[in-house]
Amino acid sequence: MTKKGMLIVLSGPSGVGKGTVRQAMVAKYGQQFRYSISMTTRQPRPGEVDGADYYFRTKTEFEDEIAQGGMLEYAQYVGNYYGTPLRYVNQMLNEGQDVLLEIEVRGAMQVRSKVSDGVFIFLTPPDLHILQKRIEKRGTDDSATIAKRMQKAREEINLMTNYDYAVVNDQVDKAVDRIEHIIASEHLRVARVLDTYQNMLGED
Ligand SMILES: Nc1nc2c(ncn2[C@@H]2O[C@H](COP(=O)(O)OP(=O)(O)O)[C@@H](O)[C@H]2O)c(=O)[nH]1
Ligand SMILES: Nc1ncnc2c1ncn2[C@@H]1O[C@H](COP(=O)(O)OP(=O)(O)O)[C@@H](O)[C@H]1O
Repeated sequence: MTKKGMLIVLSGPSGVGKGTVRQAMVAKYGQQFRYSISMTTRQPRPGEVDGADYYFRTKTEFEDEIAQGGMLEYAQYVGNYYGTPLRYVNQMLNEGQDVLLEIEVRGAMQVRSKVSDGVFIFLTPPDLHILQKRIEKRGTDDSATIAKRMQKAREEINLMTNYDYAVVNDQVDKAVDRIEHIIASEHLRVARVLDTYQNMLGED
């Protein structure tokens, strides 16, 4: 039987750099895991491609998918649905491939309650002042919205204790290295448990 792959969930507050770190992980060692492309009802941005960046769907299509049990998790974020299609994740894990999800915190909590053996990584800003600077730098929000996002970020940071690991995103390449080490040591840990189990049963 093929050993199942590992589910890696990368999450954290809005604006911390999840998308940036995920892209850097894919660029650096993307052949070692499968990135699960999310489904969303938000409009594609210039240059984004359906089926590569996201599966872009209408609200009705998304809600049909939910009704059919096709989503591992989903959440509404700034007025749109975002979610993880279940089939691809299951298929890859069953083939022994690791799967990476990059999702916001409420979705990650849903996965936590469904998948007992995933690795849950919370990306944190070095401090809240720096988080605010990053949100401002994106340039999409006015000052009232930025204040709301910061309040939401505080609430999201309170969920950190539900995770297995916290990784500081001070510099993107350092955060990527830390995550790489976490994944490698999780693999070793699982391999050790399996070895012990097989030794006990006298199998090779
Ligand atoms: N729950 C959940 N969140 C997702 C999923 N895909 C993306 N997100 C999150 O949705 C948020 C908005 O993503 P996006 O519209 O691409 O804008 P961004 O703020 O530039 O990353 C980010 O926090 C993503 O991490 C998903 O499948 N499920
Ligand atoms: N380590 C970092 N140092 C400085 N800026 C960063 C870092 N990581 C991300 N950023 C910047 O912060 C902003 C938010 O990043 P993004 O990946 O969109 O966050 P999220 O996906 O968590 O909402 C972007 O402008 C991005 O370029």
